[in-house]
Amino acid sequence: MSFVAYEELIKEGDTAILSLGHGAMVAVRVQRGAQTQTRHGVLRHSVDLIGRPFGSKILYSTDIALLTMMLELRPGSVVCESGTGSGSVSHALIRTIAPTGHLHSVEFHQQRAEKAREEFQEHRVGRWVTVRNQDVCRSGFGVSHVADAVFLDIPSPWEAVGHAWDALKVEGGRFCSFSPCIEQVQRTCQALAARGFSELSTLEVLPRVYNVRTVSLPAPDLGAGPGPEAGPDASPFRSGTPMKEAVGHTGYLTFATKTPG
Ligand SMILES: C[S@@+](CC[C@H](N)C(=O)[O-])C[C@H]1O[C@@H](n2cnc3c(N)ncnc32)[C@H](O)[C@@H]1O
Repeated sequence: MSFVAYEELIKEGDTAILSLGHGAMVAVRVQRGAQTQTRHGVLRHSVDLIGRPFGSKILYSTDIALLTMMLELRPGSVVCESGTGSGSVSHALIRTIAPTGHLHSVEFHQQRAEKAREEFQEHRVGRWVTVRNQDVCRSGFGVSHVADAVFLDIPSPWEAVGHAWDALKVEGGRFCSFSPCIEQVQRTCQALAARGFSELSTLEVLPRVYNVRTVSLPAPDLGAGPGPEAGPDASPFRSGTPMKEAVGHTGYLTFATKTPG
């Protein structure tokens, strides 16, 4: 990596700055197969960093866990997603829907689509995923009425809501869109309601971490002489207090249901 030239995508050997919250930044040397532990969870360089644009926000496993549950995914589910990006969410989706389901993943950036295809083969999950290199807002997912669920992680999800409806099974299915800004959420909800989706809800995952420790407090001196619990023998106890710093906002997850009608 040259520190005077600009590059769009993170690659092996680069130095990436991880912004972990207010005042918490870490420089890491990006290496295929390496992992970096953060207080928000582990970052796998091959999946979470390499191939992603500098400035990306990482979708944490807590968000992925929520969307997997709320999309009601299980082995055998057929899912449509866009964009593929680094393939991080795709890997999680594939692990859930294998061995009988399928993922249709759409990415309009040619190099990213090719890289994702290569990595799916390398990680031996290629049989469960079809990557299409096209604009989901203009051309949709390349399939109609096959999906149990649709997941959008693109800047203008409202432009793909109609295609999401068409990709979902005639008998219905679930929709989710990930957006960092509330204005994107508002536009997406308007498009969802206009297209006939129901059960709209937007969730934000903010895990609360507790600091658990054993404490031993001195008995209070109330001036009435030693009480039954006073003195150095007061037994220690476990205390849990919320950490002062909360985990930062990654984005809003907007869910909706297509119901046959
Ligand atoms: C935030 S990233 C997706 C991250 C992905 N969920 C992951 O796990 O890495 C957004 C991706 O969507 C792609 N994208 C944006 N607009 C698109 C569109 N209209 N059609 C297809 N892909 C699009 C971008 O090229 C980019 O790779």
